[in-house]
Amino acid sequence: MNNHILKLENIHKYYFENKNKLHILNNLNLEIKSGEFISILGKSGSGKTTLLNILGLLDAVNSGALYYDGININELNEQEKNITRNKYLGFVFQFHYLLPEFTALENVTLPCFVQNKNLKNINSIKKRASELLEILELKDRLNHKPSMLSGGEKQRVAVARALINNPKVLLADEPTGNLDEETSEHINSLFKKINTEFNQTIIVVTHSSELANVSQKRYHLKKGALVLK
Ligand SMILES: Nc1ncnc2c1ncn2[C@@H]1O[C@H](COP(=O)(O)OP(=O)(O)OP(=O)(O)O)[C@@H](O)[C@H]1O
Repeated sequence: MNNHILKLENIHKYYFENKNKLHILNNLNLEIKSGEFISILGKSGSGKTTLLNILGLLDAVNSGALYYDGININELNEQEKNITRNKYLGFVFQFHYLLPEFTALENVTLPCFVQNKNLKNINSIKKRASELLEILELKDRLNHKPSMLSGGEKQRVAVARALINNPKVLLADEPTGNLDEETSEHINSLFKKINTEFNQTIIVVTHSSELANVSQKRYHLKKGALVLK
């Protein structure tokens, strides 16, 4: 058994536009160990979101293999993929997707309600949600609704929500894309903190070299493959 939490082998992904084949990912390989924090940079249209959707089991490859903990994702049915997604992955997007009628604390607990029909442990879920919000420096914002939070605060709530089910890998797509420079710097330092203090594996796709600079390994997506910088 290898110690890679995630492995991509000879991934190809293409789209057809009219009769033209657009080869987006072209023999892409990647290995990530538990606890690593990597960033993926690349110019617009280079395939970053396509790659993240594949890593998130939201899109399929045309050929090649994707393994989580040695499990070949190609061999799973849809239900098994859903279970793997819930067990392994937390997502943060450019937009926070918080529900406006719920407080910060309630928004963070929501994934547990979706997944878990037996909510006898609601108090422990709330406790974990408030601990996460405290780590993300939102201790005094637990009962605020999204309209009462700043952009950076909303994004930090979204990060806490992504972590509530203890995902093995946190996937983030342009998490600072909507934020100003100062707010982005704060989010960058929190990603670093989550990685170093909690050994959280993180994969972030970004245009921001500042965010890439807090990661341990910076890859560039070029001509459909990843180049380590
Ligand atoms: N469903 C699709 N059908 C056809 N082409 C697609 C489809 N989805 C994405 N593409 C094309 O694939 C390429 C890569 O798109 P992708 O969104 O992955 O790029 P990106 O690097 O994330 O770009 P950006 O930084 O602008 O968000 C683009 O040229 C896009 O137009």
